[in-house]
Amino acid sequence: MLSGPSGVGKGTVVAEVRRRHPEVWVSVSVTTRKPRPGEVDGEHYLFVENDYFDWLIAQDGLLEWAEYAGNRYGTPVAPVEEQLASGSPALLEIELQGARQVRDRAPEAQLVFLAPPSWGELVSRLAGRGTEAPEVQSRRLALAQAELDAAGEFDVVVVNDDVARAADELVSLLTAPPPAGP
Ligand SMILES: Nc1ncnc2c1ncn2[C@@H]1O[C@H](COP(=O)(O)OP(=O)(O)OP(=O)(O)O)[C@@H](O)[C@H]1O
Ligand SMILES: Nc1nc2c(ncn2[C@@H]2O[C@H](COP(=O)(O)O)[C@@H](O)[C@H]2O)c(=O)[nH]1
Repeated sequence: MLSGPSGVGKGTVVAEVRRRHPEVWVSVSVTTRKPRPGEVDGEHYLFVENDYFDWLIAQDGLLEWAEYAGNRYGTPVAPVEEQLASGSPALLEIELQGARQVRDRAPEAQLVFLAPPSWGELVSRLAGRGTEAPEVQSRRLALAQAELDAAGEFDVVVVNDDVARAADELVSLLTAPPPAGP
């Protein structure tokens, strides 16, 4: 499971992992956020209305979910269970509250935190992406501060100073054997 502040490059690193290793399975989240230009329903997210999100929660259809910067995001549980039952790992790209829920529900999950090389670089990546208005960027950066403070809760911290190197590190974590038991 990959987490980290908005704009650190989670989506970019996961896309690089998939470019090199198309066999890596990545969960497609549901969200009540509106699509950005270029985002494809069913590929980047399942874009849903609030009522449908409520219904998914009521059905216990989400492994975890959270409200983040005014929208809701969640991981559909059935595809993840199916993937894990096949014996292969599932990669989830989610924010901090969801990561904590996954840790409580599946303590064996590996929690990876993607960190920026510096605060200034994070600010400039989020602004440079150009997908959020300045007030939304500020809202996300306020949350980013708390997310960076929580990096110590994760099993591994990967610094995204270089996309190719960070993708390599993520792939080796995905393919690493589980630690030996007691
Ligand atoms: N290692 C890097 N060096 C320089 N720029 C990068 C790097 N990784 C990502 N970026 C750029 O930073 C911006 C944010 O990346 P991305 O959208 O992948 O972040 P994210 O963590 O998925 O954000 P969010 O949580 O908001 O969806 C993009 O413009 C991307 O091209
Ligand atoms: N708890 C969850 N967080 C998720 C999920 N899918 C994505 N995310 C995280 O939300 C923020 C904002 O995403 P954006 O696409 O609007 O920039 C980011 O940190 C994502 O990683 C999810 O299923 N659950």
